[in-house]
Amino acid sequence: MSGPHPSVAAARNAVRALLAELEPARGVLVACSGGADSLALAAATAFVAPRAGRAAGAVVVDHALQAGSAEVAARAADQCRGLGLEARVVRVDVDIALGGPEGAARAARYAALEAASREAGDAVVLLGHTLDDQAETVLLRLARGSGARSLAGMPRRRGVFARPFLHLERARLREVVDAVGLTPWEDPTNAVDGPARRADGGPLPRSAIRGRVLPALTEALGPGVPASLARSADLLREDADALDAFAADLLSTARGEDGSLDVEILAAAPPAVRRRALRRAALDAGSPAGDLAHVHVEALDALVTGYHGQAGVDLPGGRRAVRACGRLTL
Ligand SMILES: Nc1ncnc2c1ncn2[C@@H]1O[C@H](COP(=O)(O)OP(=O)(O)OP(=O)(O)O)[C@@H](O)[C@H]1O
Repeated sequence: MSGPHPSVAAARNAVRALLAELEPARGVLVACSGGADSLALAAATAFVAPRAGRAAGAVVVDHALQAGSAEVAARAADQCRGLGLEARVVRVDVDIALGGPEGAARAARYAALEAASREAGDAVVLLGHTLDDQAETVLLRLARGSGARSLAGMPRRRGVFARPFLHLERARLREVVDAVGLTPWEDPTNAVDGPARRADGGPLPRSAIRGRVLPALTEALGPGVPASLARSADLLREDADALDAFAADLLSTARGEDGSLDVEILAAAPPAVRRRALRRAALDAGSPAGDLAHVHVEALDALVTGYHGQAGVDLPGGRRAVRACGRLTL
């Protein structure tokens, strides 16, 4: 008897490895868009979870932003049910005034998935991100000028979310859905020539990276480019973790009983560690992470190393940093 298709076996092994990391009684929910990657994830999970004694279900989020989205969601849920997963569709209200349609849809989707996890007794939500998604993320962030933490890409696990397919290529997951006989939905917004455009008429950044940049890099440098980019992300994640740990140490050494920071101690630290410590201090003081930008950290750093009597620095969230008597107060 022949075994499963090699890509089906690889997908199952990936899910099996992830389940083995979880607490014994914890269930899982597949976040399924109906696309090839998350349908492959549903298929692998439906096979592996019952054999590993885990409860497994699926959640499809309907963003209700495109005509026909309810049908796409219903179809994805039906395919998950056909695999043996209990599946439900959650319709969300996306406020596109918040961060544009893509960002607002993502925020609404993650909030809905977290709520579904809570309702399922803190189940782990499995996402279908692939090695190619990781490579695209790294390239996008590189092009925007990011630091190590951001170039570290998407983590395998964070909070209730897990990404068991981060080391598998998208092409392999396409083979999985073909082998299992599922019909994935092709999102037109993913196509580089698709209808979704930037304000200046160009393709959306991720679509351009996916449809033009990575294929060109792969043609020029060889087929290993996405895997190399993903490896860079893994290496940078280790670096960023180490730098964050040094920054936390620096902050606790520099902090006095009143919470203010000793400027001399900060100034003696390497810039990469000091800037991380200053960013952490601003977050601790209540500046929201999403609004705290590079310019704010630079301005805080100037209070430490380039002080010439300048006034304080205004930070997001109505906070203000001032320097007085060799101490920084946020
Ligand atoms: N509408 C949705 N409902 C539930 N989960 C979703 C939805 N959209 C995305 N996800 C989850 O997030 C992951 C990554 O989403 P992304 O938008 O990058 O992928 P996609 O292009 O929609 O399709 P695919 O399902 O092929 O990954 C998906 O694999 C899936 O696990």
